[in-house]
Amino acid sequence: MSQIWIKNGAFITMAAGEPQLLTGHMVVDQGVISYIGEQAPQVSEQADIIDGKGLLFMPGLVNTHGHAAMSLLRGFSDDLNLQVWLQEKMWPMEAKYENADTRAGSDLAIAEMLLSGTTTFVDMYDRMDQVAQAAVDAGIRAFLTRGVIGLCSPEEQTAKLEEAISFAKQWNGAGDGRIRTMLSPHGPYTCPPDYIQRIIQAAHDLDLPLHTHMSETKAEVQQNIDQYGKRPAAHLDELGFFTRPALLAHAVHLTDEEIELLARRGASISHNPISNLKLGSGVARVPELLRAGIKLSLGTDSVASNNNLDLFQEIRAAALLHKGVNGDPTAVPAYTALQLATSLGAQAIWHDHIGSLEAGKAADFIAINIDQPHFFPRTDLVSHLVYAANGRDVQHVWVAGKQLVKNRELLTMDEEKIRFEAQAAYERLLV
Ligand SMILES: N[C@@H](CCSC[C@H]1O[C@@H](n2cnc3c(=O)[nH]cnc32)[C@H](O)[C@@H]1O)C(=O)O
Ligand SMILES: [Zn+2]
Repeated sequence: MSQIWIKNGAFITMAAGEPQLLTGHMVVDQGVISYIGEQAPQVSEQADIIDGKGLLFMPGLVNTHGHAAMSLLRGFSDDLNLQVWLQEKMWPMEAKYENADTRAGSDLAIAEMLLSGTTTFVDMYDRMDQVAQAAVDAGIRAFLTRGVIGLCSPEEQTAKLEEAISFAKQWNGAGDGRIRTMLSPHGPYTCPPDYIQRIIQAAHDLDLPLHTHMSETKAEVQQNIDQYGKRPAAHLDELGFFTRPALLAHAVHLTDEEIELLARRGASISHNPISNLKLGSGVARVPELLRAGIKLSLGTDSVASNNNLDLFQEIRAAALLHKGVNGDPTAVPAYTALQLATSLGAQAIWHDHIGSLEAGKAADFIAINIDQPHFFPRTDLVSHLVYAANGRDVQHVWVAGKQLVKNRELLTMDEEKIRFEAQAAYERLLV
């Protein structure tokens, strides 16, 4: 793994500025991109040479919101709204989870993500040491947080927060720096204000970012108004939430004033179009968010509300959905959709060392097999990636210079065992 030479490939760099497509070479040294360009490079005799013919190389995809272990609940409960789905279906099943279930669901999710080109994922759940160990063992990059629901006794609140803090401390920087951590109240509707304030204080003490679900449904916004006399963004702002780097999942129902406030505070948003559609939550105001300069990114949310982790489908949904609801085919251009899943996604989670193919960046990249009918003719490869591709087109995957998928097979995970364990875990949960 010391040196890799990608020879004669096509590259979409996703570097800032105009779309940059080049035919040429890339060199990776010790997990970091050291060269990308048209000229053939000088490499060491031991370099691992990858023939780039028929492949399109791009940065690995960044999934900025999800709950990996919920992969065990794929197809378990569809076609319900968020409150019913959560309270009557998800939470009772999650209450039965034990460590082995969380591990089995996380492995299933990571396998699916790697095979469809995701190299970094954000995850909010509990039993997070299981998720973190699964990520370390697989070699994927992950930004992890023990989400806490505060609808419980003060003793339980404290115990959960202490668990979240010790997880965040213990795992930040693990896996040679591929694991990073943050803190998370699950949402303003599941955490009382004083609890949210304690979490914010802990984030200050540990110098960590914050992640939460916000304004996913109209009902949640109305409940916030009824309970606290204000909408969720102002509520969180008054509690001091945006004094930390903050990532908001969903942010579907926002007023102009809230968009302006979030832009001013520098908040990041994870847009989850498919989950929002499936739960009937609504459609986020993405064109307005982009115009306001908010750090926007894409997430799948969990498989239980998606029902897969193929970020190419999320890219396509983001590109199509806002054209439809706004009656404007320019609403989210193809290249913007691709940026949301790569360079902008990395920025939204403050991971400045990933998200583009440039010298000095971590070598998190994927190779797409473009010698297939749906990538012809060669009119516009950006267009093909957004409107014609899917996760099964991913041929190879590298994270930090280590190859994790080769010819669509996992190198660090035993796929057959993972499928078996996931099925067994699901059957245990049904009892
Ligand atoms: N079980 C923990 C909380 C874990 S955070 C992750 C939680 O988010 C829930 N979740 C998953 N998707 C969504 C969503 O789209 N909106 C809100 N909550 C969600 C999920 O079911 C899980 O309970 C506790 O009691 O403190
Ligand atoms: Zn979620």
